Amino acid sequence: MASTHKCPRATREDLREEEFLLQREIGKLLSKSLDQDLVIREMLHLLSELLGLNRGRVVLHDPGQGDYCIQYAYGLTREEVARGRYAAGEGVTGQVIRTGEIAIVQDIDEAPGYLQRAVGRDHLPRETVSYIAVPLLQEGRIIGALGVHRLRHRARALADDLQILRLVSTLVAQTLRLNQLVREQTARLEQENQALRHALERQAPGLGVYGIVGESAALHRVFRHIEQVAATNATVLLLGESGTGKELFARALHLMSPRRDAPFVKVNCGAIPENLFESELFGYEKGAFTGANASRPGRFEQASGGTIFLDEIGDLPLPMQVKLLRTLQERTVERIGGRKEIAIDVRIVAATNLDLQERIREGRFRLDLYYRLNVIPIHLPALRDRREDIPPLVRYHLNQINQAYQRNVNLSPEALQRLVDYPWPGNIRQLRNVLERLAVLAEGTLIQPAAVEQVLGGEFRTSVLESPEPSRAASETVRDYQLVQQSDRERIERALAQTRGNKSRAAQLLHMTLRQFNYRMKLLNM
Ligand SMILES: Nc1ncnc2c1ncn2[C@@H]1O[C@H](COP(=O)(O)OP(=O)(O)OP(=O)(O)O)[C@@H](O)[C@H]1O
Repeated sequence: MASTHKCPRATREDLREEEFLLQREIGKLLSKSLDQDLVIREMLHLLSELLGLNRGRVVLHDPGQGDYCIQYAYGLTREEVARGRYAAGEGVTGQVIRTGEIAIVQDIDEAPGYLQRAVGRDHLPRETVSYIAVPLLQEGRIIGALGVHRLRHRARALADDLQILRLVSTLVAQTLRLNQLVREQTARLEQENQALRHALERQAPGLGVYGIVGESAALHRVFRHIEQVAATNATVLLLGESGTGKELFARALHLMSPRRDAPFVKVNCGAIPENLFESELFGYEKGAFTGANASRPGRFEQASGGTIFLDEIGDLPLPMQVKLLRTLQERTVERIGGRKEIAIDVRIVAATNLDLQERIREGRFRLDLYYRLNVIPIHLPALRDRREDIPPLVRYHLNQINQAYQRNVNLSPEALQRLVDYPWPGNIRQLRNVLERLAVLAEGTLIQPAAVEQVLGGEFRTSVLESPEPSRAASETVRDYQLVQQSDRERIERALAQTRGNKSRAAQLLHMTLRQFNYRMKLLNM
């Protein structure tokens, strides 16, 4: 026979089931969220809904007031929560916080220590109401208490409720601790982040920030000029020999401009075959020509909102110059096979290493296009005209090369001097190639002048400085410097000679894998 105090078998299983359900729900809750407000409130809710442990409250230290207050509650009104303040040792909750011992008040009407402060008696059921408070512990330290109301005469055994409350109090304390750690770590990272940002901002308007290295007044002048025009939409024409950093400055200009978050699109006007130029730049509609299976936007449209960099503009074929001029004048493009004009919002930056005025005299460049492009011309000085930039450039590039090749080579002061004295017809690109060769070929870690001379001896040698027409000679020398690399056989032979027959190093020198290198040799019957 079942009595009011002993529960029947089926009911006991139901009670166990409720407990399991509570544990499963809390487990799900913890795996879903780290948000302590949500997790703790929901735990108090589950205690009430599933186990009848009602009006749960989490009492924690209030750093503002110095005592303890209810910080999370379920089933309490706002006023009741506000009334729930206790000094350590005050009332039942205060005692739990002082001693760290669990308190069980069997009947709140009979316990003189129970304050009835937060919830008045008339808001509770008429039956005998118990109050249980368990301490919240973090690494042995008492940080607060978890308290609940419970009807004294009910099916669930008090011991079972106590066990559940111990478990939930551990989880509450753990959730609070985790949140505190995350807050501390986030604050530390934010602080570090801010310190780094400040350090970056304090750096002189940094050439280095854009990968531009140099200390010469000439380079600083160019940089300041770029900075000045970056905020505007004016077309910029970058002029200078090959390898002087035109592309680097074009990218810096884009990054300094309000368009920095939109695309930077580079078009190498010298490398696109004439018959593809129009579709590449202006795009095409589906069916515009055989093979146009889908519409495609051109480079101008791709650069929308950003910057288009027209590199090697001097090499643009004349018919294309006309089309480009129209786009620049009208600020619209028309896709091949398209019927409508598409307005474009792009910043134009063009560059060339050719003497455009000479090309105009020769009838190879249109004067009207020149005027459109030459709004803000910026000249990049040749490396031989700013030799003081050579040592920092060597440091910067050698450092990068060492990292890329996993080497640790350096130059002796005399070796560096040889590099400073060299005329550098191929400018910084050539300097970088020479440094790469030196690093790959180096026997020890300190490169000596003899090694520099050997590598420079293999470079194309025309003394630009001896030429009666420096600017023209400079650009021609540059072209020769590029031509030297054309023949594969010659390059392979030279690389092998330089590495004294070491194929792996020769392949490295030519940026090839050993397999590619061997394959080329085989093709050339070498
Ligand atoms: N001031 C600089 N500081 C560091 N590296 C530089 C600097 N100027 C150029 N370089 C490096 O030199 C190489 C050539 O630069 P870039 O391609 O910008 O030259 P360019 O003038 O556009 O050449 P080209 O006319 O042949 O296209 C790149 O590797 C670039 O990073």
